Amino acid sequence: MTPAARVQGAIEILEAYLSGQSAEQALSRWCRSHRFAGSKDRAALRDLVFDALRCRASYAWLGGGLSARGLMVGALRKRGLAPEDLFNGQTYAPFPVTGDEIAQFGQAENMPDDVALDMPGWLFAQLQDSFGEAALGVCAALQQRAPVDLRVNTLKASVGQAEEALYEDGIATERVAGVATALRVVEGARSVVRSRAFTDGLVELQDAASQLAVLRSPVPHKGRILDFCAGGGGKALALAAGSGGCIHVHDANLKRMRDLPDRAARAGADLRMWNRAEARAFDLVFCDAPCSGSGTWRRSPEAKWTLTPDRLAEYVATQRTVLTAAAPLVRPGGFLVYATCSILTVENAAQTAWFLQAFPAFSLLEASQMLPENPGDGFYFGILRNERSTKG
Ligand SMILES: C[S@@+](CC[C@H](N)C(=O)[O-])C[C@H]1O[C@@H](n2cnc3c(N)ncnc32)[C@H](O)[C@@H]1O
Repeated sequence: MTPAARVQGAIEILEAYLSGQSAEQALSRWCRSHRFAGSKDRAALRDLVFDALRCRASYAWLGGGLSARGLMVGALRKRGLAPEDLFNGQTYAPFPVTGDEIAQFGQAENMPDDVALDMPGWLFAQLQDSFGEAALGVCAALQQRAPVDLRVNTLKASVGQAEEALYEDGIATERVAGVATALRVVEGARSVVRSRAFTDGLVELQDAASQLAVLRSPVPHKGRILDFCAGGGGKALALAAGSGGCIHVHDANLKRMRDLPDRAARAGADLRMWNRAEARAFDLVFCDAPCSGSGTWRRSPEAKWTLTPDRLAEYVATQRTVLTAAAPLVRPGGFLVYATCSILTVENAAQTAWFLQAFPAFSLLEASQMLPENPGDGFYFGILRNERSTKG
């Protein structure tokens, strides 16, 4: 496909997205009905579409409105390119921009900050309250593509062995400073899931910030550990590698854990469903709570535009439900780790503060708000200890 034909393809996919399909659905339907698009074309289309979702507001501003054509015109104008070079009406290319469209183009110098940074206004205000000037860098980071990070499964391989195995399959990686288990893919990302290193369980796909949260958690060797919001099991598998023993798993939604047996088998990890009837408390309860996902909006940019204040309030309420249920499961002297992949204070530091008031037996040992790009997605964790005495 020519560059202009790819832009036309992206317009058609974005039209489907704007009429209600998810971007993934729109992309895969388009590719199924356009078999001539090869793997490089599909990758290029994905990049065009997801860049447009990350930069939806600024592209729409520059391109004259929130339409599929407007987004693609805006994408070109943002890169300093003349839209008419690709919107030229040639075979498979978009038809030329009209005078009416040009009249709607916004100018970069008049763009409000929240539009320029592609952050809904109400969230931009919250980020500014939390991070001051640094909020600009946070929003700018969320406009970029995310890297592909891998966690070396130390139950099966050393970091060096995993690097070598990946390299044999054409995947080049670099280490991530400060995150001992993390490898960042610099070449061959699309081959990862077919590689021997992946199918043999030497590596898992996991962002570096998630890995760091587990590495910094007090994971006792072969201790009694519960992953209370296990979902697809990313943290449970990392906890298993850290502890070398069994990890009990739980999730309010059983279906979210359906891939866990296969993933555990591949990783050589011992995961067991938690039996609620069993009264014994845990050394560590890890709560990777449901959240806005705002730290991961580079990967799932649609969510940036669909989050509402009401939905955020629902997440906050669910997080308190999770914490309230998890706290009594921690043995005296044991730990509770509260984690989210969010950058919003209301879901993070404010929730930890609420928890400390509601459960005064706990103290906060460490809290960390990681921001996008440092070292990976935005991610928060708070490490809390149950100070109740075993004698008491
Ligand atoms: C952020 S996801 C977990 C991701 C998972 N830990 C991983 O690393 O792949 C949050 C999970 O919490 C679960 N959840 C929601 N409400 C819950 C509750 N009240 N108790 C336990 N789990 C809950 C959701 O079903 C969801 O799977």
